[in-house]
Amino acid sequence: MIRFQDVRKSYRVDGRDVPALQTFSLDIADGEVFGIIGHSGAGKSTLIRLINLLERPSGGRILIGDTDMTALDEAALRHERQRIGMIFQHFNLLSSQTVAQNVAFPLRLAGERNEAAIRQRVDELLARVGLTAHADKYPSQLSGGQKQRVGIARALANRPSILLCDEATSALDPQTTAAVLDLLAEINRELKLTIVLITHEMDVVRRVCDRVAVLDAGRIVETGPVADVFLHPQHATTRRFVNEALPEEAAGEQMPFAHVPGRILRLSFRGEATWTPALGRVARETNVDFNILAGRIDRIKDLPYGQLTLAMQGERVDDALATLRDAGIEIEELTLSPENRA
Ligand SMILES: Nc1ncnc2c1ncn2[C@@H]1O[C@H](COP(=O)(O)OP(=O)(O)OP(=O)(O)O)[C@@H](O)[C@H]1O
Repeated sequence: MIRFQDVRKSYRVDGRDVPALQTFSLDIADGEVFGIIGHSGAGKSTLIRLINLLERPSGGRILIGDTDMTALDEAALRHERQRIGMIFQHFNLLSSQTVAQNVAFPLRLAGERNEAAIRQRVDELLARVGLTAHADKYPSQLSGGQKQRVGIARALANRPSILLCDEATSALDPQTTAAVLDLLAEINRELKLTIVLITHEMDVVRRVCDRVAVLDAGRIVETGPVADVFLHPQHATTRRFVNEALPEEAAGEQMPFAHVPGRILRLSFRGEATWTPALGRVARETNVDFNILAGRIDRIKDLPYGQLTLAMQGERVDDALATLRDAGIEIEELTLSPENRA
C-alpha cells in the first residue's frame, strides 16, 4: 500500500511558498493500476515524485507498506528507491550506451558485479519487452515505442514492487500508445506490481487503470474506480476529460433534444448486462417505443460497457425503467421534452 497521509506540497519561489498540492490523503492498494489525471500544472508530476521522494512533502507522511519514506535518511532512502521503478515521457535513456547497457545500468548501480548474472537478467528483461533483437542498438536507432520499452525494461531491472509512469505515452502516437499500455497491463498482471501513472488523457486511464484520481489546480476533486468515474463523473473537470475521451457521447449530450418526443434517457450497461437484449424485451412487454439518439459500446480495462442515449414514449415508461434497473442497467434522465414537462 502507498499511503499519503495529510500530505501537502509547496514550492519556494522568489522567497514565497507557492502551493502545488493542497493537503490530501490517498491510499493506493498493492497490485492496482492507479491513474492520476489532470491538466498541465495541476500537480501530477509533483504528486508522483512524492512517492519516491524526488520531491519532499511540505507536510504529512508518505508510507510504502510500513515504511515511512519521509523519515528515512539518505542511505535508507536510496535502498527503498530500488523497490520503485520509474519511466518518463522522454525516456531518459543514455544515448552513448546500447539498449543492453541501458538496461544493465540500474543493476550495476545497485552493486551487481557478476557479469553473467547481469547478462542473464538483461536478456530476460529484453525478452519481456520484445526487444531481444535490438540489444546492441543505440537509442537513436530506435522508434519512440521501442525507446519506452527500453525504459520499462530498465525500470524493472531491480524487481521493483512499484512502477511510476510519468506521462509515459504522451510522446507516442495512438497505436504505439496502445501497445505500450498493453505491455504495462501485462506487467501488472504477471508481476503483480503496483503501477501509478500520470496522464492528461482519459483514454489512457480507461484502457489500463483500476482506479483514478482527478487533480484540478492542486486538489484531488474526484477519486474512484475508473468505471464509476467514467460513467458518472461528478466534477466539471472530470466531465470534460470524459467528454474528450467520448466524442460521440459528447455530441449526444449536446444534441438539441427539445424537439424529440418522449423522455430522454441515458442507459449505462456494464459487464454482462452489455450483451443482454434487455431493451427489446422490455419494450415488447411494456409496449413502450424507443428511439436511439446516440450510443457506443467499448471497454473500461477488461469491463465491457455500453451507453445509449434514447427517447422513450408510452404509458408504461416507468415500468419499463424499473425492469431495466432490475436488470442492472443504470439510467439517468437527461431532460424532458416539452409535452412531458407539465
Ligand atoms: N521545482 C519547482 N519550483 C517551483 N514551482 C514548481 C516546481 N515544480 C512545479 N512547480 C509548480 O507547481 C505546480 C504543479 O506542477 P506539476 O509539474 O506538478 O504539474 P503537472 O500537472 O505535472 O503539469 P504538467 O502536465 O505540465 O507537467 C505548477 O504551478 C508548477 O509551476
